[in-house]
Amino acid sequence: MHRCAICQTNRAQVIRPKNGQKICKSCFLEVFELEVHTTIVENNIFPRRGERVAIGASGGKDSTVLAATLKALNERYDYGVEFVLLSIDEGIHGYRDDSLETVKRNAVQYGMELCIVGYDTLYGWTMDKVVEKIGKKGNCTYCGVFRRQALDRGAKRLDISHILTGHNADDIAETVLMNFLRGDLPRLGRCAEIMTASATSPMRRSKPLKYAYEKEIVLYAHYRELDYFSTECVYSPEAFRGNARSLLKELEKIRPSSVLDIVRSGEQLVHDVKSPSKPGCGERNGCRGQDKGSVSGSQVMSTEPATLKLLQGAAQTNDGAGIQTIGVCGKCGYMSSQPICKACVLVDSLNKTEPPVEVSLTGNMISIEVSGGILI
Ligand SMILES: Nc1ncnc2c1ncn2[C@@H]1O[C@H](COP(=O)(O)OP(=O)(O)OP(=O)(O)O)[C@@H](O)[C@H]1O
Repeated sequence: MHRCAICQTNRAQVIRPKNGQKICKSCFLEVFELEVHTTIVENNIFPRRGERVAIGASGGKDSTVLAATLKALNERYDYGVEFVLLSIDEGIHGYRDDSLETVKRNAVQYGMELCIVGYDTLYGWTMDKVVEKIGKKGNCTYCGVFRRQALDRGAKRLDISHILTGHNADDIAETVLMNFLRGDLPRLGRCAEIMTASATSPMRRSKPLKYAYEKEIVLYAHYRELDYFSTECVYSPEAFRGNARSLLKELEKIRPSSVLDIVRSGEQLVHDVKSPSKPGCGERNGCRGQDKGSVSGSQVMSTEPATLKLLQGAAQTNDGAGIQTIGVCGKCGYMSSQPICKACVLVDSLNKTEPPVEVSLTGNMISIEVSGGILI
């Protein structure tokens, strides 16, 4: 019998995907939580006692594990923080309606307030209707832009200025790979940051599971018998992310540390991009700082081909001096660095056009093409 490498007493039941260590179930649960706690403390994720913090809760494994872990840690280490579950209903029948039932149960299980915000009330469109109109291609772009703003709006409604998401190490490594393959260095650095704040929004976003392997998250959920929803979105995920995921899985097979190694590479690039003395991004290569803070890890959209032109750019700063300033969207009145926010640009495209409409997001640019012609 293999004894647990940590307690040296119990039978080892788990080979940790992260480092190959053979440990028992209770040491695994303990070490998993301890690592999340360490991430929180080292990054000062909860600087203020008494703060209300939103957990972006999709009902999936990551955000459910995040909520369960944070509840346990808040009790154990007394962060003095109140967590609220914030769910976005994208209006995807047979997917989000079912997962929201899970979140409703989680709210009761964890004793957390739950707020649900729907695309239909915010934008007048559900994702089902969007896909009906534009088809599946490019629908993730709409969903990502809408969700980002919906989370902000939901948090604002709750008078909260800090949102946590369940992005894990695999999500971040995938995003680093995608941005690397695209040559998008500014975004590459940013996607690896644990906390993001933007000049264009008072919201902070943090990823406490940033160093947690997806496999360990699944294991944690399994051992703690968490109630989560495990179906994939019916509107297939981005193809390019799928490729990055396959590549990451192959690399992980050869060398399990690859996931964290890639995350660390991304972090190093944040440092290089931020440091003026190091030409990390390379202005010399014509690479401008496009991602001044609006899109998080999994919301990085696939870039459709070059037929799409750059139409609206938050990177085209509105002060002409490279610094974004917050204004309000002329349509919806919500914060925006542009006269019309990205969500309203997309809603307008849906309201005005006949299909097919093709939309893509590159950096902070939205481009929309309708039947071969540029719409906006
Ligand atoms: N509909 C939603 N409502 C609230 N938060 C969401 C929603 N969708 C995604 N998020 C947040 O963004 C994170 C990353 O979302 P993503 O779509 O990549 O899902 P995921 O990696 O499968 O995570 P999960 O397992 O939590 O669904 C989630 O962990 C969650 O915190």
